Amino acid sequence: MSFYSVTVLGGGAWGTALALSMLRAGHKARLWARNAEDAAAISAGENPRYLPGIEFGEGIEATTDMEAVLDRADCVLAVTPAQALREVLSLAQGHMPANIPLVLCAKGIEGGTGTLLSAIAGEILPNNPVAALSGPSFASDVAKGLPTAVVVAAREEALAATLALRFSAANLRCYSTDDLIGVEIGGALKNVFAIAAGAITGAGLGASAQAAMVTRGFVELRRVGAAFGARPETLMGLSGLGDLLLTCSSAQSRNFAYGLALGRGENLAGRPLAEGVATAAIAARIARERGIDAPIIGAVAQILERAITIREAVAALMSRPLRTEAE
Ligand SMILES: NC(=O)C1=CN([C@@H]2O[C@H](COP(=O)(O)OP(=O)(O)OC[C@H]3O[C@@H](n4cnc5c(N)ncnc54)[C@H](O)[C@@H]3O)[C@@H](O)[C@H]2O)C=CC1
Ligand SMILES: O=C(CO)COP(=O)(O)O
Repeated sequence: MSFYSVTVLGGGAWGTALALSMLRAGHKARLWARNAEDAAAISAGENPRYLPGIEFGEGIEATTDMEAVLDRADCVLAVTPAQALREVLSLAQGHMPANIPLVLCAKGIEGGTGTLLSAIAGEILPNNPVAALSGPSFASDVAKGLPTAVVVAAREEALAATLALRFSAANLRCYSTDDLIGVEIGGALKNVFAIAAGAITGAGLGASAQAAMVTRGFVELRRVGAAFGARPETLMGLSGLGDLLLTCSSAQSRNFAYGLALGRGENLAGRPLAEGVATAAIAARIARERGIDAPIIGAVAQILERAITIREAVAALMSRPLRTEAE
């Protein structure tokens, strides 16, 4: 594949790992970070704040200058937290080359408004085709060059396929799909269940409860996905089931670790980013407003709001009216 200049917006764990991936795929990688110290460290070959202990060498050109980082970019990856996307794309507005693809790599839904990230991108950068990259991929694994597979989505199938081809490298296998909404929803909602999985472990509720929650959580994920028009087979794929399996089974997931601390009754202040906290609240509201049966999402939101305890949530979930599994 020909040389490509990729700009990453976001100097955290995933932005850095994806920039490295782009280098490995043979592209030029520039990165925008809001923090000058982080930008300097990344340019020098490490990101001690977000990827401690991983030295990746020089190669990523990191800066805090939005105009310079977007100059002559062929493609932009948006890799800040979901709740910061609107702000960061607004900073990019005016500097973004027209018609180049914008690839959303955050996993979330805008709190308060319930707007999907692709819709935010469409509002702020209407002249750039939108894509999304999602799937089971811990930043530290990808940064270390460990193998995984993700999916790249765009409404235009040919764009998704082109980006997947460009982004694939020896350790990153990129599938493609035209189901943009499905990929977005899968990535956003799995975080809510990862918090639940961590909480179950932390509260000592057992491996059986864990598997039951993941299975029934996946039913809710598909229900909410269907309401947004996501295709079931997308949610059965890497951004959905794949990421759910990863983050509901490993304390390497920050969402799982957040739930673990919650379940253990530990202090939650100052913890690393857990996107599922904001997503749980907005997903619970969306489910309520649209009449979607999503009791686990609702329970996670209420636990996070401190409206109920984990034990109360479990008791309420266990005493719901019995029904067939297919309902
Ligand atoms: N870390 C991981 O393993 C993966 C993360 N993701 C997703 O990528 C997104 C970003 O996650 P990470 O990079 O891991 O988070 P992080 O916490 O490691 O880094 C977040 C970065 O965004 C910056 N940031 C935060 N608020 C900002 C704002 N208002 N304006 C500008 N920059 C801001 C921070 O300074 C930091 O550089 C999340 O949606 C996450 O779900 C997706 C796949 C893997
Ligand atoms: O989405 C991820 C891996 O696919 C990362 O999960 P956490 O944000 O929970 O660490």
